[in-house]
Amino acid sequence: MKIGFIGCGNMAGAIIGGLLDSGAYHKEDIIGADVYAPSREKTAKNFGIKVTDQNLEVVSLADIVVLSVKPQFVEEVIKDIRDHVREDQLFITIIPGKTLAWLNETFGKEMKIIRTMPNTPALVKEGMTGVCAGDKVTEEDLKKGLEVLNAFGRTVAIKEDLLDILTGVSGCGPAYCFLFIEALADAGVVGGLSRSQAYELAAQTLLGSAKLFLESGKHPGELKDMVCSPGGATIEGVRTLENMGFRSAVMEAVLASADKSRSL
Ligand SMILES: NC(=O)C1=CN([C@@H]2O[C@H](COP(=O)(O)OP(=O)(O)OC[C@H]3O[C@@H](n4cnc5c(N)ncnc54)[C@H](O)[C@@H]3O)[C@@H](O)[C@H]2O)C=CC1
Ligand SMILES: O=C(O)[C@@H]1CCC=N1
Repeated sequence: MKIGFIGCGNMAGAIIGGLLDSGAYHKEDIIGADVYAPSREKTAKNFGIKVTDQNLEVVSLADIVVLSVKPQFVEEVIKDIRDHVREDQLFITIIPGKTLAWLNETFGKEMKIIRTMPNTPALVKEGMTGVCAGDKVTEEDLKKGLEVLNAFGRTVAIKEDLLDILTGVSGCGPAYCFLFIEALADAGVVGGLSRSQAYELAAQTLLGSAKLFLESGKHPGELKDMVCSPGGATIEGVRTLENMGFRSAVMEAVLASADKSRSL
């Protein structure tokens, strides 16, 4: 089975990297197309896959076509390819804001489309992808699509009207996590740690905490309480974060991202 990417930027690169790293897909199984020469060169160099400047070449060769351009370019892409797509071809879109109804209307016919929202940890096979299958997608198609999507992380089935808020939480979430890593590490540097030590401490702390939460089945509040010794250091930090509106700031950020995603 051949997987084709129309648009070979950051997110397609993360997925391609994850797919190859999974061992389930090889470079001959993947083809990319991009209008921008530097994106083509970078993708070909990083992953050793074939990358063309012809979207139609991807359409003619791939069993599964991933639409991975920015929202403002997807209409022109679909208009370019729609007379050449095959009925049995499965499309996976990772583009926010473009609904299944809009996509089908732009194709001018009902297509097999799985609408998704992945995230960049796909590159290290720790992606989180929300998945919503269109009406024409059969059980068999969905199985094929999920095989691809599960190769680079976890998937969750989601109703289409919740994809925007999912985008705010997990699609955009890595950016917030990296800000948090930077902030933790910056504080460490203020206190005299070397930059590299501070990054390692911060990143492993996030990784370990996420793993502890996922594997323990405990409520995050309980896990937080386990760190906060009475009269100790952590609760002072928690008090400071609460005073500065940390949770509210995070919630506002996610809701702002979801609103923007809806409007794209
Ligand atoms: N970066 C991320 O963390 C995530 C991005 N997404 C979505 O994935 C899509 C791609 O995002 P990025 O990879 O970050 O953007 P990007 O800008 O890095 O990559 C998009 C690529 O599409 C190419 N392109 C533009 N017009 C084209 C056309 N007509 N035909 C072929 N290629 C064309 C561009 O040259 C570029 O290389 C967007 O819709 C974005 O919202 C979804 C989840 C996460
Ligand atoms: O910033 C964006 O619009 C895309 C959607 C999710 C992550 N990046």
